[in-house]
Amino acid sequence: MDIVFLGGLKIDTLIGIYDWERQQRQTVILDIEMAFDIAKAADTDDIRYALDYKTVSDRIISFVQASEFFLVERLISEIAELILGEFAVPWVKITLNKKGAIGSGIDVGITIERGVKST
Ligand SMILES: Nc1nc2c(c(=O)[nH]1)N=C([C@H](O)[C@@H](O)CO)CN2
Repeated sequence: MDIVFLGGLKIDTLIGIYDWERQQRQTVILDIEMAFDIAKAADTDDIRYALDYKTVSDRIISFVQASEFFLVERLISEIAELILGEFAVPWVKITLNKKGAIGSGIDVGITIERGVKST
């Protein structure tokens, strides 16, 4: 299966367990890989048969900006469900980096895979 990816997607959101984190938005950085057969889009050169990464990106940005979760586990799981549920994507891999959450320049976060990745 082919992969359509979104890398370095930076989105401001309310996320975290501490009081100060409920008062100010922080930036999360998403790297997303989505399984998708690109054959028909390649053959036709027509966006209607592609997984439009702009459409996916806009949807994720609006969802994450509006969210107010405590844990990155919950946020990343909801993003995976959104992608699998709303787009023709059978498998997704997401890395969420809450950079700086435990100190300047330190990367922390989670990587998950959801769905079925066929060969
Ligand atoms: N596994 C997790 N550990 C921690 C989380 C989290 O969401 N998942 N969150 C925090 C704090 O909100 C942190 O980001 C700020 O110091 C701590 N550990």
